[in-house]
Formats: sequence, structure tokens, C-alpha cells
Amino acid sequence: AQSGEVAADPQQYDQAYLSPVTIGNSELMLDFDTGSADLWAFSNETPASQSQGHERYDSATGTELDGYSWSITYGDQSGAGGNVYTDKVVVGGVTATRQAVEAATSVSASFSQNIDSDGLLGLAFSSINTVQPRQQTTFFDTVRPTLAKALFTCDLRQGDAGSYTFGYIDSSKYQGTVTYVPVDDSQGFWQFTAGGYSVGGDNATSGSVGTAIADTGTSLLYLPAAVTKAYYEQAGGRYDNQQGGYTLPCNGGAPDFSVAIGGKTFTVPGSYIAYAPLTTGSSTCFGGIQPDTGIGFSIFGDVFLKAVYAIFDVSQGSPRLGFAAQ
Ligand SMILES: O=C(CNCc1ccccc1)Nc1scc(-c2ccccc2)c1C(=O)NCc1ccccc1
Repeated sequence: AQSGEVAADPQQYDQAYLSPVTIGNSELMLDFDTGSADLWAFSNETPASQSQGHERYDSATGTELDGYSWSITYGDQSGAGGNVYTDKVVVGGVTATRQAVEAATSVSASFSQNIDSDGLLGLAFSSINTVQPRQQTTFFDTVRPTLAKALFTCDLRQGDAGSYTFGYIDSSKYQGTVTYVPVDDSQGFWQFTAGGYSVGGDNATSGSVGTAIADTGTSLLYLPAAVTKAYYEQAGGRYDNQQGGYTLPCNGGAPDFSVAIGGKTFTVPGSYIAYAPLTTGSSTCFGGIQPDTGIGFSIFGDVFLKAVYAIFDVSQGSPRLGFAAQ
């Protein structure tokens, strides 16, 4: 049985985390993304004008799936599309011998400009993979039958290298016990229900967060508008129309944000929520908590996930998420 571990290296402000992946003879840095289900990469088929500064997948080592294509658009209207190959993919020593690899023939500007990232490795459910005419499996679904345990884990850290493991849980990476909650995979996401919240440790706050997804590919923590408003009232933040989100003082006074999941409380330190200065040297920061208006559910992105050890587990038949304090 296979198992393995791969580093997750943070970009500036922990905007994304990148991990080394070998595809055929190419070694690329990919953004592991539990919020999408396509493994796609810059390739020899991506126009040079769009791929300056990126490592590229050389599809010559792959077997083309004739007539297959893919196309994906994310909530920020970024996106990519192209052709499909099968090739050998190795992540932390775990090998998928015939993995669908989606070679980009076109990528949007934000992908071209982020030269640290050579593509994405989707870890959501394969039901939302975009390959046509026949949907393909994620790397995790491809290797799942060969793994010691049918699960992967995520240990992201604030401003430091974290890791993903496949096939095993590393109990040295968390404290206390793991709290498991059921996952509803009907929308293809690692979707769960989050409970009550508190700001700055006071228990006065009422109401529940509700339906949420665990999404390593999204940088911030998107919460219901009412919860977000309550947070920034205590944090001395304000909604800045020009910035398109809440901002707050960078000066370290931001309160912690706590949320109950499976009856256990998990806390995001205030320092994670003073996310990044608006411009270099500014004393005003863009907030790491933003409203989930228009999305349809809350997104527990990296700002939350770097405060916990997360276990994405399908070993029990129905999928579940495990969370433990880091
Ligand atoms: O799309 C994802 C996961 N992939 C994130 C990603 C990674 C690299 C580059 C671009 C995007 N997650 C989800 S689930 C649901 C949404 C969503 C968000 C806003 C409106 C509608 C849907 C998103 C998403 O787009 N996340 C990324 C994101 C970007 C900007 C603002 C919010 C969220």
C-alpha cells in the first residue's frame, strides 16, 4: 500500500500554498485545491505569451485522450482550458500510473501573472471534474484504492512550510483529539455544517455559521454577512467599497475568531485576520474574513485551515472531515 508526504510552501501573505509534483518528466509546483477537481498545468501547448516564468508540463510523455477537453472558471472569474492526456503523476512518493493530466492551451491573466504556480491539483470530489466528453478522476480518487488508508491530510501554517499527506495521519502534527463531522458531497465539495461562533473569546455572539466547505485553494475565510459584520464591529474594521471588502488596522489588535465544529471550538488567531497591508507599508490591512454573499455557502479557506490539522477521509464509506487544533 502507498502513503506519502509533500511540502506545502506558502506564497507571500500565504495567498496560496504550492507543492512539488512530478508529471511524466516534468517537475511542477502545483496549488493543491480541495475546492476544485481538475489536475491542470501550464504546458508546451500554452502560448509563450501566457506562460513566461512558469514550468510547463511536456505532454510528449503523455498519451493524448483524443477529442477530450476541459474548461474551468473560478468564482473570481479566473480560469483555464485545454486538452487532456494520461501520464504518470508522483506526489510525495505516491504514484498514479495513468492520471488524467489537463494541459492548458489557454489561461487567464491572473494565472499567467502568478509565476510561482504552474497549475492546480484538484482534491474535491471527481463529480465536479470538468473534462468532456467523459469526466476524469482526481489524483486522490485515482490512487485511493492503493493507499494504506483512504484519506489525505492538510497541515497549512502561517508563513511557514506545511504539508499534505496521502494514506496516513501524522499524530505529531496536532494536539488533543480529532473531531470528525459528516461531509455532504452532493455539490462535489468537502461540505460540512459549522455551528456557533464567538469573537475575541466572548460567548455573547449568537447564531450559527451554517453550511461551509473546506477549501485549501481559497485564501480567505468567507462567512455569512451578519457574522462578518459582527466580527469587524469588534475588530474596528469597516467595509471599503474601493477595496471590495472589509479592512482593519494592521496593528495587532484584531480579535480572535472562534467557531464550533462537531461540538468542538476552533480558534483563528486575530493575527491571521489582519491578512495583508493594502499596499506595502500601509497600516491598514485587508481582512482575512470576508462576507460569503452570493456564494451560497461559507468557504473555510487557508485563513481557517492554517489554524487546524484537517483530515479529508473517505475510509468509512461515507466521507467525513476531521479537525484537530494544531
Ligand atoms: O474555486 C474554488 C477552489 N479553487 C480556488 C482557486 C484556486 C486558484 C485560482 C483560482 C481559484 N473554490 C470556490 S467554491 C465557490 C467559489 C466561489 C467564490 C466566489 C463566488 C462564487 C463561487 C470558489 C472560488 O472561486 N474560490 C476562489 C475565490 C476567489 C476570489 C474570491 C473568492 C473566492
